[in-house]
Amino acid sequence: VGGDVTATPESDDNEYLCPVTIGGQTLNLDFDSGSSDLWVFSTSTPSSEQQSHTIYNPAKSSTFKELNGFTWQISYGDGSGASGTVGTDTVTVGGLTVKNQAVELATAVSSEFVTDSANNGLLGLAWSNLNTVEPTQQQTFFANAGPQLQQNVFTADLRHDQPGSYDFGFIDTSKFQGNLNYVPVDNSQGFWQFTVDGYAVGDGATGGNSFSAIADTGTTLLLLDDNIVSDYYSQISSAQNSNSAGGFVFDCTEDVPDLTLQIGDYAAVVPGSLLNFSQNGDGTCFGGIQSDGGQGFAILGDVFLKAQFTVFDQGNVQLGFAPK
Ligand SMILES: CC[C@H](C)[C@H](NC(=O)[C@@H](NC[C@H](O)[C@@H](N)CC(C)C)C(C)C)C(=O)N[C@@H](Cc1ccccc1)C(=O)OC
Repeated sequence: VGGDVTATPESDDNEYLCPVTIGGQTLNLDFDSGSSDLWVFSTSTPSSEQQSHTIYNPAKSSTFKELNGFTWQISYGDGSGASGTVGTDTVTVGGLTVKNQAVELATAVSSEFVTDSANNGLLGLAWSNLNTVEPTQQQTFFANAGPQLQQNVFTADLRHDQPGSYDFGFIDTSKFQGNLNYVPVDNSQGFWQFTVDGYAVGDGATGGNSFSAIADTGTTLLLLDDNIVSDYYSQISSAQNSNSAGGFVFDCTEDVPDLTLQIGDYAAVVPGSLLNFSQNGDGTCFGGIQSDGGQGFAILGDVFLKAQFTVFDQGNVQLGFAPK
């Protein structure tokens, strides 16, 4: 048994949305390997915050069950957040069904979510020890689906400005080139966390110290240690760290170097074309590489994941990467 679902990018590849059916109602959700709550806009969300979102109505589901007194509250690295109540329902993703999945109903969402009308909630794909439900922590959709999967994995094939896919329970070898390169995962903090052994800018030599990183499908950019960020942008003559733009920008006419992250024996190349992330409208462009804010691990978000086929292996607690 498995599932295959299309991941459609918002403008500027800001995030990727996938159709999820909950109690017979289909909503587009943001699949997030950086958190572990499945939450949705619902009839419990204040109407002023519902705006043009698709909402889930538990009253219309014959399989919804309230978890009385259960609550959740989550805050994300970008400062956004949400909170609410909890129930269970039947959740289907790309043909893969989990019964009695914890579904978290938002009774409050931060402004970032209110204004992002394409995003009707999140489906967390990190490890369940990060789930925020109280008094009893809940399992993720992927954790619940694990026992019924042919292979206890999901894969991410995110694309620039075109639909990609998430597959659950199998590895589609037509989606990547060569062999998969596996690296062990430390899931003690609940993330898909692993070690990067070095980096190279452009066709320069691989150097630097090894560092910790997480694979996060819910983060847009590639967030790295300040020293690496400075080293990278020192190769782009017009690059500057702009407060108004919120990070490093450079002239759009510049030739932007690749970045290679050495992961074990695997050299993960992020092409310069993906590192010129978006136009600011004034002739400058916003970089796909930005600071990780000094939080102790790098965040390999969609800018990185667009350049790799990635296997999130729950059974063997490892990540696999291959070029596409
Ligand atoms: C359960 C909380 C989840 C796991 C939350 N996860 C995250 O914030 C990670 N993923 C972030 C999400 O992918 C986010 N970008 C989704 C969008 C739609 C809002 C970051 C760290 C890469 C977290 O760590 N939140 C921190 C807040 C934080 C994190 C990073 C920096 C600063 C502050 C917290 O509250 O931890 C208890």
